[in-house]
Amino acid sequence: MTKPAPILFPKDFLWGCATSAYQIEGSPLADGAGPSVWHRFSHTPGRVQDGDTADVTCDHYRRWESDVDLMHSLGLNSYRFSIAWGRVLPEGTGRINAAGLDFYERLVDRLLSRGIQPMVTLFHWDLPAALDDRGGWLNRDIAQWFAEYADVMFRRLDDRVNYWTTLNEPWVVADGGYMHGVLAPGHRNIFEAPRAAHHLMMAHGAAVQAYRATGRNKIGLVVNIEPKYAASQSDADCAATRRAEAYMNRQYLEPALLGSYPEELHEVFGEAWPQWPAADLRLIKQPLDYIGVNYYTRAVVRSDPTSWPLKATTVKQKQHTHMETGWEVYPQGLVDTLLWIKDQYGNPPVYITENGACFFDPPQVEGPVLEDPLRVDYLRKHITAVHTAMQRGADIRGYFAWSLFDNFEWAFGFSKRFGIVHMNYETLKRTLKSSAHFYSKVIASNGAAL
Ligand SMILES: N#[N+]C[C@@H]1[C@@H](O)[C@H](O)[C@@H](O)[C@@H]2O[C@H]12
Repeated sequence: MTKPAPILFPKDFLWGCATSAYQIEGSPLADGAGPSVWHRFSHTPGRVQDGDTADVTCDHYRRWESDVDLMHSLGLNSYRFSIAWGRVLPEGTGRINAAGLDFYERLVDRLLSRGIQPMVTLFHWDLPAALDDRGGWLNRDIAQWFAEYADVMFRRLDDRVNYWTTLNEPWVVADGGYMHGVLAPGHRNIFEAPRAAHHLMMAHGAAVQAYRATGRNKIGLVVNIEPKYAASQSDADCAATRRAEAYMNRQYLEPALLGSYPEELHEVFGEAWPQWPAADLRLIKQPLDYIGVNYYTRAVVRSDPTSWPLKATTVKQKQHTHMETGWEVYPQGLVDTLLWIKDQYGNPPVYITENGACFFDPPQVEGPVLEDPLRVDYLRKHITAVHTAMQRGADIRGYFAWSLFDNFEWAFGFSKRFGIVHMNYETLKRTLKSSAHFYSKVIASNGAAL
């Protein structure tokens, strides 16, 4: 029997890891930085599991040089990270904090010196608290505040950063921060959620517009996509699935790519859904160089009239492995997602900007490597899924594992470990897991090691 041909990715395929500022840096107020809504939220009793905060977390703000060397040792050719807006503009607008800008400039220069392409996210949830005091994502002016901040970063770093991202997962900010109140800034208001979502997208559009005035490289939007599968073919379950898909997967992609919102959102939000001015949608729909897709899992959906606001709920799939977050391991969902984007939105260039899993990693035992076979299996199956979608015509340009390190997992605190490198939060010792060695071999062989 002939062996299957080895999986091979294009020679210019980006292989990276992803992180975010608040989750790995620590020192949130160092060197003139202004606090973020996440600094406030994590210091509010009861908001984060075990009372954890990211005051130290991975201490990347002080260990960035050796961390870049670790990335280089793994063979990464790219690294996705975010800028803490409040380090650069402590009040969110106006005064620039030179020390904050310098930190990110030094990080970019070291990455480039190690042959690692930076992919820079401008907003990964850590809004300056000073802007939240002015209404934050509920204030339409935030589109210009964000464009002003973005322009500062473009002018400083566009000569070295080839890949920019405006927002990371706007759905999580609107749903977690304004609809359900489980993430910063902790609001629970169905009238606020669509406005925050819309203003996030207006900010995205304003930043892309600002970039086109001076930028010479690529800029995109990162969305989380969780494909929805109807639990049955009943009208009720199919309608519930369409609502869930519109609310999470289309509410951000479609204004950005098509300049319109899915009709189902009127039903989801009811009287809370505003009539948006056409000029807003024209601002949001700016030409993009790529879409970043964060994929973790899927959802099987059934109708549930008691569920708010979607009247839909997910059905646990007991036949598959689940992560510590309760998410099903379902690599076929990544194939389906990538082909859905290809077919529905004209096959835009796509980067898998986050993909990874949190399993119970055994307490750290002394030794060069920590065994994490479930994560190795997850990465193998999902990177293979990316290749399958590419063979079927999807235009995928890169893959970023979430995450380089175990880190501060938002409201879960440090209880969930997504890293391919283990973090000992007492000693801050970094220990490679077997998933790091596996991923390193996949990169070195450009996929053949899968
Ligand atoms: N939960 N979880 C893991 C991961 C989170 O740590 C990232 O910050 C988000 O961009 C996205 O939600 C995914």
